[in-house]
Amino acid sequence: MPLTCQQLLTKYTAQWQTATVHPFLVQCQQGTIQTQQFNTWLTQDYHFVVNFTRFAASLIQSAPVAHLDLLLGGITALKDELNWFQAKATERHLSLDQPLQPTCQTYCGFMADLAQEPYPVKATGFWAIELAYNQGWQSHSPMPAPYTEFADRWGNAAFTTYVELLAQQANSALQNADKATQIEVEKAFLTVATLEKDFWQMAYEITQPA
Ligand SMILES: Cc1ncc(C[n+]2csc(CCO)c2C)c(N)n1
Repeated sequence: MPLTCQQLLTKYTAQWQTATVHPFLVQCQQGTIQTQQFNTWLTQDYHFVVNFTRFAASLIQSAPVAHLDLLLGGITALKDELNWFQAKATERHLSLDQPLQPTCQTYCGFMADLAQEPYPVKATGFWAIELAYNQGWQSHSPMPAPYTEFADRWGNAAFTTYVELLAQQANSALQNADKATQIEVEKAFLTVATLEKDFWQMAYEITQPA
């Protein structure tokens, strides 16, 4: 029986919940998040997206031709995303030239390791990372200013559709995955769930320099 993305979500509902429901998102929705905490998340997430872009390049290197159209669209979105993070940092007078915090570093290291895995593991990990933001921001929407655009950016219907198409591609890659690869896929999914939870939590542990 091939493994599917839906099966992962069903089997590990509790773990996935910790990735997508967190006080950070609740406080953004309530407008009570401290600016310093939000800024910490913002600057670290910029670095995360830079490393995610390199992971996306590795996914493209392994992908079958039929999967390139969607993934190349994703690369275009990443170009826009990186520029947008830079614009948000400028608006908030934040320097992006900051060291990676340990949690961010761990997550980026995990993506670098994932790049060495077989395509089904990479494709499922890539989907899970995007889904975490899609569900996390969507389920805490709408958000008040100045967080509205953040919730809309990752909670919008077009992004949901993109993530669903990523799941379809991961599922097609999983169809021929052997048992050993399936085990790696499950491990990667659970690691994404843990690291997403840790990433939200990081905002509370670090003080953003003024
Ligand atoms: C910790 C963390 N996890 C997931 C994402 C999701 N994500 C990664 S790149 C990107 C742009 C669109 O492809 C999005 C939404 C994130 N930003 N930060």
